[in-house]
Amino acid sequence: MLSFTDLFVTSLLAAAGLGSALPPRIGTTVINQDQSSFLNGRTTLKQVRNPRPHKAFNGARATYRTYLKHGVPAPEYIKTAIAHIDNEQEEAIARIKRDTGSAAAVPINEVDIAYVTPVTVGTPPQTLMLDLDTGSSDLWVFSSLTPSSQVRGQEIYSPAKSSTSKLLSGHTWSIRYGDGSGSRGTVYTDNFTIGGLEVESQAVQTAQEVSSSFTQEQSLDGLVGLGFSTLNTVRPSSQLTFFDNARPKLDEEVFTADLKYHATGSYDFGFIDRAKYTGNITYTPVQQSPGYWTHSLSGYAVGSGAFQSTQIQGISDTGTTLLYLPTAIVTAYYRQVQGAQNSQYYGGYVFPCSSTLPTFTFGIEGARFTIPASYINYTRISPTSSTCYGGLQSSSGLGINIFGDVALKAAFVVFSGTNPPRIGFGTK
Ligand SMILES: C[C@@H](SC(=N)N)c1ccc(Cl)cc1
Ligand SMILES: C[C@@H](SC(=N)N)c1ccc(Cl)cc1
Repeated sequence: MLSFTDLFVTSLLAAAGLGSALPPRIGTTVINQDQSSFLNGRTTLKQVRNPRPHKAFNGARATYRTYLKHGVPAPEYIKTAIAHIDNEQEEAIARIKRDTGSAAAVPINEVDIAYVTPVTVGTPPQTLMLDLDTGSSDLWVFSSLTPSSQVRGQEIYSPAKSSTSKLLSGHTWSIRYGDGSGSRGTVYTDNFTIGGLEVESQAVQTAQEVSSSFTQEQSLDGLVGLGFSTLNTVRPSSQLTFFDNARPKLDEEVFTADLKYHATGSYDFGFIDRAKYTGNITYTPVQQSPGYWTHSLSGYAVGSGAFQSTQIQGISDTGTTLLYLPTAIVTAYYRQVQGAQNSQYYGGYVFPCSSTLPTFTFGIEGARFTIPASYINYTRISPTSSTCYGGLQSSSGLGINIFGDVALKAAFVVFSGTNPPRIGFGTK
């Protein structure tokens, strides 16, 4: 159980870095625009090369056509050769762009302070529960190198027990989150799987030291950073995230987050599950520097109040618990709550637990997403207290607006690694 100080100051900082690799594009069938032109009854056809043939050249088929052209019956073996080549080409393409993955997102306590997902590392597979975090880009785990005094119930990864682990010699990492939590250590590469999707030789950062808030959180065995690889802290050479490594084999270059209030949701890789949202996904551009999923909201509304159209730039961050917005918006919200106050003592907006809270609506382009009041009545200050702490807090101390789990669990979110990247929200 995270201490209450962790609760109040859940802001996290991830160090910046640079450089991410984009996967090669697989040729797709291109329907060429008709290059022909008509001029007073005469037709001119311009020849254009099919820029990206869907399939490679099939020599046997060309030979077959030559026989036909010269009126000579083609020998039987040519026809079977055509099928052999076609099959091998189909299998090759299928093999390249076929993978997807789907895994559970389980809240680690009764107030959804963070969500963990089962992953496997190494051979034979070692299962750990990791926090998939779009606000950072280090994949690190409690390990056999973590001092036992700092391990309290977590599962650990032991590279020595994996036949496929390799030390990335001379490489170290160190990450510091804004709430004071942090960790550091060395790096191995090993097979890494989430929801059936495997990446061979994924950089797995083994903790040699973790801060107390991680030691205290026994149901969290580490993090999977799903921010842009530019944020990775491994030195001397930074490492790619699981998503960047998996992208070339994914049917679609996306992963989705379907986080739920006090319930298990899911993360999917490589596909958008139509059953998880209604209507359409509304997309908005992402600015990927310095490495967060940075985008704008198109405005907000408090309860049944009028929608205020105003661009609010921030980051969609599955690794941060609450929703942090500019003070002006937050005070407008709590003005509607009897007995609410911005408490120095408790480090944020608190109110009587019996208060009736309004909903909070945010815009993505023209679409609107409403956060139920229950999500914002976040938690009691202490189990016996009648004072409650808000799920909407001011971002003024952070220097960045953070659309954390309180907001994200009100939508189905598509993190699209296309070029340029974009983020999409669907109603659920
Ligand atoms: C993106 C998160 S850190 C994380 N999700 N691992 C963040 C960054 C900066 C501040 Cl000030 C507070 C929180
Ligand atoms: C990645 C950040 S997010 C957060 N502080 N809510 C994190 C998660 C779990 C622990 Cl125990 C410590 C820090």
